[in-house]
Amino acid sequence: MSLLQLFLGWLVLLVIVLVYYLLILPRLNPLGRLSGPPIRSFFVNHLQPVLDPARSPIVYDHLVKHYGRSIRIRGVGPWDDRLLTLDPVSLSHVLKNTAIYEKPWQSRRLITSLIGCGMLSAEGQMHKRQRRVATPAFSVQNLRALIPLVFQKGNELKDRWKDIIQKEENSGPHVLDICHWVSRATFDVIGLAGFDYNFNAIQDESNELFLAYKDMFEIAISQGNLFRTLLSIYSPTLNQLFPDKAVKTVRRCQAVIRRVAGNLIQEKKYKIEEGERSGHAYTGRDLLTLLLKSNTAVDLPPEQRIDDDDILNNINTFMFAGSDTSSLTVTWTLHLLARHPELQSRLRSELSSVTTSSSPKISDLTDEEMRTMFSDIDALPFLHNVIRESLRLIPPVHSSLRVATKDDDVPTMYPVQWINGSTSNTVHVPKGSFVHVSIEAFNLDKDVWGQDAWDFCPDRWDNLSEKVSEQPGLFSNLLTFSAGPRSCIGLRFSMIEIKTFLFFLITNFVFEETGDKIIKANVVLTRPYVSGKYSAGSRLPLKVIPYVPS
Ligand code: HEM
Repeated sequence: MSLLQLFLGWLVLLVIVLVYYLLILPRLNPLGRLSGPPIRSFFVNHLQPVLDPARSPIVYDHLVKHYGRSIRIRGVGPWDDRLLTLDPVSLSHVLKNTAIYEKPWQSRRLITSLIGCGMLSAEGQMHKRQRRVATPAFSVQNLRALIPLVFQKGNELKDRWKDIIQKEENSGPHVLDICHWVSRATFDVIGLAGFDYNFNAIQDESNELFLAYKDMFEIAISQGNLFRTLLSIYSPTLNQLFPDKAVKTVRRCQAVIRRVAGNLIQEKKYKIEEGERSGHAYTGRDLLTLLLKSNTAVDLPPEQRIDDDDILNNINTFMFAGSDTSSLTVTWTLHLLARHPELQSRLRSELSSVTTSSSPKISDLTDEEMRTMFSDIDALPFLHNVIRESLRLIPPVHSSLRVATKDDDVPTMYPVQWINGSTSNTVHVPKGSFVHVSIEAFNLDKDVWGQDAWDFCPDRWDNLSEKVSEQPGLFSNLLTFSAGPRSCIGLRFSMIEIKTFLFFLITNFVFEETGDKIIKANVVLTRPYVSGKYSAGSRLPLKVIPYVPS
């Protein structure tokens, strides 16, 4: 066969593929007949408006009013008409049926290329095995054991800020980038809680392992070259043959993580085995120790165990999924409280009612005294309302995506509108179609939460409508932590962290706005940026004034 014939053969194949994806597939997809926003050109896609938290509440409000709660939106091309659903019954169906609805391989491949195939990206039996082994580590009892270290870090952050403010020459209020500082502190917490390793990031940011994780996660959120990222998802050999700067950075970071964290795993395994041999069981309470113990438990059949690589991938996953999510919640909550000084004072009064019987100095408390103190903090009703409201209004994970692995009829609570004017009670989702799960839109739905759904009103939680209690969700009828078998495993962990940090920060400082306009952007998570200064990265400057009780 001549080169010309080969070329012509490829050309014909390309034309057939293009005709199929651009002309035939869109006509075969029943979702194309579902009502939804207009498709004015061949290249239109609706992803930008539905994914941008600066616009999405208004966009969703408009979509529901015009097209109902089961809506067709256009994804990356004419072959990608997808279902966007704000129907509670449909959402529950999609999130619970993990045998049909999986995370798309494209996003799983991207996550796996960074942190390995841990719980966030694994599917099927592999996911079930990993989740089963990790679940005991997140039990109430085990998390209680971690409270002292969270206290230690909350206290350290407070002391560090006091130091910085004291050393500052000028007498005016000190401005701190809350986003950056709280992120350093939550990294420290997850390092200690995750594998008993102190990054010491509150003090300085020079630790080798800390920098490896930070640099690698930075690549994940830097949004670099979108075209190159897409190309490498579909053709991973591109990165192997022609690594760019980002790929080289990831490789360097992964090498550090494998060496340092890999050694930590071997050390822990040795300590556990040594404890068993000597009859003095090793009592480490970090997630790594608990994972290793649960993985070797006698009642766990050998085929359900995970190997050392999976253990490391899951520690990476806890670092990735568990640090910025919690720190952004604390950051956004402080932002909301700075905008509502009266609510901030009310919260401070409530938090100040928590005292210890023995010493006023946290560092002098015993572990058990800290746990008792946390139980008191945990029981405070207004604090709980403030956190629920902040997690409702600005969920760190803006949305998620699922793909149907077989044809399915999705049930609905509200009638589905079709472009020919008919209605139905189900939506047929063909195999291979995406379902867009908008966490934020679900949390901000005015039909459910009332006309003030977009406002920060912690008191709403004392008087919820019946509609709210009909909603699915792992936590307080919110989708913030998702729902079903793939919901967040770290919910309780993050609550301990968020409540403890707010306790230390609100009882010691007053937070005020600087006058900068803060905007939300969806960069893997919903992050704050100073308007007009996007290139400076995610920041949330606030005036931080030491609080002196009167
Ligand atoms: C405010 C804090 C947090 C929020 C809002 C949050 C939210 C979420 C959401 C929405 C998901 C589902 C993602 C999806 O389906 O695409 C998820 C999954 C997950 N989260 Fe969290 N998360 C938080 C904190 C944490 C913490 C502290 C940890 C670990 C220490 C953690 C570990 C995980 C893991 C491992 C998964 C995957 C679970 C699975 O697929 O089985 N998260 N989280």
